Amino acid sequence: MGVADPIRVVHDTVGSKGDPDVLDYIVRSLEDGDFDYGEDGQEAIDAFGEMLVSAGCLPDDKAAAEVCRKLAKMLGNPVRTAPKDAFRALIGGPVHMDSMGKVQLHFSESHSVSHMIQTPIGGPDVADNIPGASEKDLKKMQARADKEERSQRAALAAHQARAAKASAGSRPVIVRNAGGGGSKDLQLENFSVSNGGAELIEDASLMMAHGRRYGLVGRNGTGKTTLLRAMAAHQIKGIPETCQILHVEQEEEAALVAVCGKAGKEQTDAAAALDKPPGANGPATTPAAKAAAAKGSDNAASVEARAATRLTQVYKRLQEIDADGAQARAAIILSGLSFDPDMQARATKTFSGGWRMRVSLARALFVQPDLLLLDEPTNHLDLHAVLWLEDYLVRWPNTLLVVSHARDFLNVVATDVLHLHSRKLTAYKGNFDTFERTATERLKNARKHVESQKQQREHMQAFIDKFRFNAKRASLVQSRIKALERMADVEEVEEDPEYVFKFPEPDPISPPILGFNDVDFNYPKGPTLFRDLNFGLDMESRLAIVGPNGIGKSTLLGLINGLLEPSRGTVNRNQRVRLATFSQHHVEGMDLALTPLQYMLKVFPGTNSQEMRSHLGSFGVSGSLALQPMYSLSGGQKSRVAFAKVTYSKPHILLLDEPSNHLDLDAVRALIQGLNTFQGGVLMHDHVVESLQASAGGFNIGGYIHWWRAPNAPVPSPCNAS
Ligand SMILES: Nc1ncnc2c1ncn2[C@@H]1O[C@H](COP(=O)(O)OP(=O)(O)OP(=O)(O)O)[C@@H](O)[C@H]1O
Ligand SMILES: Nc1ncnc2c1ncn2[C@@H]1O[C@H](COP(=O)(O)OP(=O)(O)OP(=O)(O)O)[C@@H](O)[C@H]1O
Repeated sequence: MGVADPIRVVHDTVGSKGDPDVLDYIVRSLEDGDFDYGEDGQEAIDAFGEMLVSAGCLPDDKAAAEVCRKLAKMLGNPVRTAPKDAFRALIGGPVHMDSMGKVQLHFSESHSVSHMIQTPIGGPDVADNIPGASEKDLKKMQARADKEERSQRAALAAHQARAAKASAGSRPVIVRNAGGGGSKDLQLENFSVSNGGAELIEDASLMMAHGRRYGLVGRNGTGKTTLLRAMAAHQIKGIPETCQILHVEQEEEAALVAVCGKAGKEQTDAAAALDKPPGANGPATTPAAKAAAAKGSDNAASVEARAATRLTQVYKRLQEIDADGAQARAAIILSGLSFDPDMQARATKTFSGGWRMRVSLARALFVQPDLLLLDEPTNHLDLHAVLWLEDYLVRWPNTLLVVSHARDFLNVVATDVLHLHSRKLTAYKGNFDTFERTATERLKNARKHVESQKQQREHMQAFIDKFRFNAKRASLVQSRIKALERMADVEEVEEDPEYVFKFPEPDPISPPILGFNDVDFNYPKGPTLFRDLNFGLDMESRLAIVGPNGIGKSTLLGLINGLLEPSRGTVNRNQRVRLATFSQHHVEGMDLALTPLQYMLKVFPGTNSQEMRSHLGSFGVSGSLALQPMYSLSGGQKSRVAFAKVTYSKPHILLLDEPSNHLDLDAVRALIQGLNTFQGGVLMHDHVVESLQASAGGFNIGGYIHWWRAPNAPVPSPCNAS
């Protein structure tokens, strides 16, 4: 009798709803042959149960346990599969390991391939310390590392499935709340929020008054996004089911239809009907009507009558839903967010990440939910769009909760600020500046209070110690002891750790570094983006690009780093120069299943995990954060990993495209300080560059692209981009 085939058994047992990545992971785990199912399948339940439920393959833990037991029964005796090709080839081949935890497995001559062992999660140091490991040990480690990586990929798939499910659950229902009566204020009481075992908010209470606009602020990774997700999923007690909530998400429909939703679709139907007016009001134009008319049959009359009825229905429905108004309102929102008429008709999937976010934002504004949740909406927006959004939100009729690190935006939009700090949520009336003043004052008072109580305690204790054995003072000592006992414990002020962004010092290099000479550029069949562009970059450069979306900022970075060639003129680059680009959409290039440490070791093979941990630490990715899968990191935490990546090669010139997106205000300050002490050149595009320059130097304006440089640096050739 043949051995049961794990692929078939797993697919048959789990059923058709299985996420392919999760199923693949389970099959591969079972194919390894040494999988221990445990008594009554318990090990299988522990290994796969939660994953099957969270990925939406099975409805609950009970069903998952049943499936795992079935798998144990059907595949329980060790499944023997043929060894994988790589292992077949390995037998007898020499093995060596470098000092960095990277193992080169040299296969037999005919299979001269090298394979890298991924450092296992949480245990990179183990891999560093095995220079004397036997071939068998290495084989085992290889198997374990492979298994670990599969498990990480399955965890990522499960996470993505959960996120998709949560976001589907928060889709808007374009029907106003039935009944309408009752207060629309939200009273959220005694709620806690955690994520992946990390307690982010403890025992918070919050009153959100209808019509107020709350800015949610706090350091990166404190749990702001997690709170928004929990609210959107109605997981926080105190949000009634009837409360319509919407948070920004990505869509893949045409932009205008995505914004208009049902109203837009019905109008499209009407437009189609109008293009083909039915016979009752004019000549038959549809092929069926024409054919029927030509025949003069009864059919023609019935086709036209049906079309006329349909058109009347569509018009009636359009009046009911005010589709003209809907379309016009959608167009206003889209053009406010800088979508030109061509872009308004394009499918959302053809937009880049930043623009897709705008489609979601536009849709949220259009739907006008009772509670609108926005997560860093100004990222990727140019100044014009930010100003428009501020203006729109100031007139927002319902309740708004917006996470943002943008001070100016919050000053205009927020009527209240919620501060998430030390797992506590504190509400402040007023805008960001008022919050900052009040919070700084409160912090100062809290520190003073802790200090004065500490001194009081020390004082009393000193008195007690001094006169403990003095009979004359016995009653005084007793009363001090009692007073000391009665003194309430004052909570220590939890200070935020200092952030430091440390950019490594580049190797010396002789000028010239990089020069643009009479450069023109246009994409094939596109307009000229630059004409006669002349400027240079050197180790002292501190340049900023400011300009509206689509003016050509990313294109310019492409010309500098050599990804694009000028249409005319030359770009001269020093052969030895190392350029590093921090991209606006850096997350798109990351392997989110890996931990920051694994990712860095993979991008820079041959490096040592200790050294890499220290480099990650220069950007605040330290401790357990470096060993957490990257999909579980917050936006700001992922940005720091991206900074660590682009700076590891000690670049001479940093090209930074919107580096402050996602970073909290303290981190932005640390970034600017880091850049000021950086020994190489910097070219930066950031929509908050005006506020950044306050801490970083002067500012020169010149046309569409404004060049900004540090006070003592030589002035660059004038930029005459048009
Ligand atoms: N599996 C896990 N183990 C440990 N911590 C986790 C896990 N999953 C998520 N976290 C932590 O939960 C927090 C979630 O952060 P969240 O995205 O809500 O923060 P945020 O305040 O929105 O940050 P940002 O300002 O950077 O956007 C992060 O600190 C993250 O590291
Ligand atoms: N590969 C391409 N082919 C043709 N046109 C392109 C290409 N890439 C960009 N463009 C167009 O060139 C112009 C400049 O684009 P670029 O991405 O450089 O602008 P940007 O100023 O960086 O925009 P944003 O502020 O949105 O990042 C835009 O009109 C864009 O649509």
